[in-house]
Amino acid sequence: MSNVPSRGAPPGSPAGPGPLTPPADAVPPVRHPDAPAPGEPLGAHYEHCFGCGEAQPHGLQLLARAGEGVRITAEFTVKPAHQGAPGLAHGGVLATALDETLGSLNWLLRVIAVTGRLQTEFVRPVPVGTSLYLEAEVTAVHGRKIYCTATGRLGGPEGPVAVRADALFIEVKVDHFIDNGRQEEIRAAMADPDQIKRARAFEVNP
Ligand SMILES: CCCCCCCCCC(=O)SCCNC(=O)CCNC(=O)[C@H](O)C(C)(C)COP(=O)(O)OP(=O)(O)OC[C@H]1O[C@@H](n2cnc3c(N)ncnc32)[C@H](O)[C@@H]1OP(=O)(O)O
Repeated sequence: MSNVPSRGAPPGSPAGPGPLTPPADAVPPVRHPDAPAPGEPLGAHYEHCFGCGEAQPHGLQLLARAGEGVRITAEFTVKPAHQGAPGLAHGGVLATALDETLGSLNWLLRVIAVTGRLQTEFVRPVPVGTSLYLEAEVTAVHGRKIYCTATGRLGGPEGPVAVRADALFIEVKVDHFIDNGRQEEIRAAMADPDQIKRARAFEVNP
């Protein structure tokens, strides 16, 4: 049996609010005053990131832009390397696109956070070559817990919804990465002035 304590209701238990429902005393999210302006591209938070890194040839190379309030839009084009079934995107790749878009919301809050929960709904198949248009927003904050939701549409903002997600991100310190990441990559990231600049944007001392 796992020694990791469960934070959700066990299977078969009566339906309750669940870990993705903000508690009654959660508060609305607050856009940081120094958040990028609406429409501004966010750029990659890490060049080797599978979701957004420009130096990751098989990754999604997802491009996110700040929206109004605590909202983000993003796009990525499904490549042959992203297939599950012939000509169709792998569900895990689509979950990655949702996760990356949801994680990018933290640029607007200026907090460092990691995914604790990600619940995905796959509504329509997504063919290779599709440009998936994603929108995400933070719905509530409770202490270190950030509740958010996202959709992905085929072809553009007016396209049919293909995927949806609800997620819970947990705020962490930069030490989360320093303590847990492989030393080789941590050392390289800390030697990179651009990476340090990105970390300073979150007012942390790498
Ligand atoms: C802005 C830059 C753009 C970034 C884009 C990145 C996109 C990609 C994002 C990712 O994919 S991140 C990688 C995937 N995620 C991880 O690797 C996280 C692995 N998990 C952990 O490291 C820890 O479990 C975690 C840091 C999430 C939580 O451990 P902690 O020891 O810090 O949490 P703690 O036990 O103190 O719990 C704090 C609160 O969160 C709650 N919580 C923590 N994990 C939870 C969980 N998994 N589900 C539900 N609730 C959770 C917990 O119940 C508690 O609630 P209360 O404050 O109300 O008591």
